[in-house]
Amino acid sequence: MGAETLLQAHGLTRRFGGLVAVDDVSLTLRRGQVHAVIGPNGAGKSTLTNLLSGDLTPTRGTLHVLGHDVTGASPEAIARRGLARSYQRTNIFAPLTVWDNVRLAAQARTPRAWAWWRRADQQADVRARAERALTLARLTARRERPAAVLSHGEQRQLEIALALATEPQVLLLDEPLAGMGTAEAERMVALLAELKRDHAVMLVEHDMDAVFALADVLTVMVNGRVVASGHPAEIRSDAAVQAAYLGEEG
Ligand SMILES: Nc1ncnc2c1ncn2[C@@H]1O[C@H](COP(=O)(O)OP(=O)(O)OP(=O)(O)O)[C@@H](O)[C@H]1O
Repeated sequence: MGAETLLQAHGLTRRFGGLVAVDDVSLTLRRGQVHAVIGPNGAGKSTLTNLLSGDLTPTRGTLHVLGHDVTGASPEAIARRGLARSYQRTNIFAPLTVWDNVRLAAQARTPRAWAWWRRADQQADVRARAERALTLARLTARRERPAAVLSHGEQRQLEIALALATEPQVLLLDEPLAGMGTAEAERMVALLAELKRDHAVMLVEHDMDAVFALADVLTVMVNGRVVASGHPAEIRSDAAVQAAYLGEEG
């Protein structure tokens, strides 16, 4: 214990018709920790992420962010409490420079509110937030490049910069290493290790090397349910988990 609880989910459940995609999931995210969520395709990881971000409302269960009850709240309301997420599907506006992308994200909780950006340019605090996000995501050397010409790995870094631009305390990262080569993945792991110092991070990721390098807490989901949760070393040696999932990864 000791680490500050920033997000608390209790008994979250989400049905799609007859299918229970997330079934009675409870989970705690603490500052200074990476909480990795793994599981085979269709386990409910994306649905869980959507429940925590407010993109989906739970059928049952409760959600608290920084002590506030945000059960059923909109994504914008949850973001205002200090939560940001990255998306598997890119949020980047390709023709704009890296800097303009981050600045746009910094001026609003909703990156699509383009109309405000000229006014936002006047605002020193917006610039400061954007600078900080750019630095944290290690993209300062790329600031004037159009986002479209960044490497795949850099575009994933930019997605994280967009999330950081709102100065969140809770970060939900959906497969940040997807499609990366070894060198890019190593850079991303180093970046995430740094980010966890000040944030509570939930990491949904299929790359098991990254998961075991980063996770302080590991939750395994199968068919919408948590089948194991705890210290990664304990989970790794859990026979039921190996049978259900890790064995498949070789
Ligand atoms: N909007 C939806 N409507 C109906 N069923 C859905 C919807 N979203 C997800 N599902 C179903 O819920 C279950 C969990 O899906 P989810 O995408 O959360 O799994 P996942 O663990 O993220 O999988 P992956 O690793 O492939 O991303 C699946 O059976 C999926 O088909």
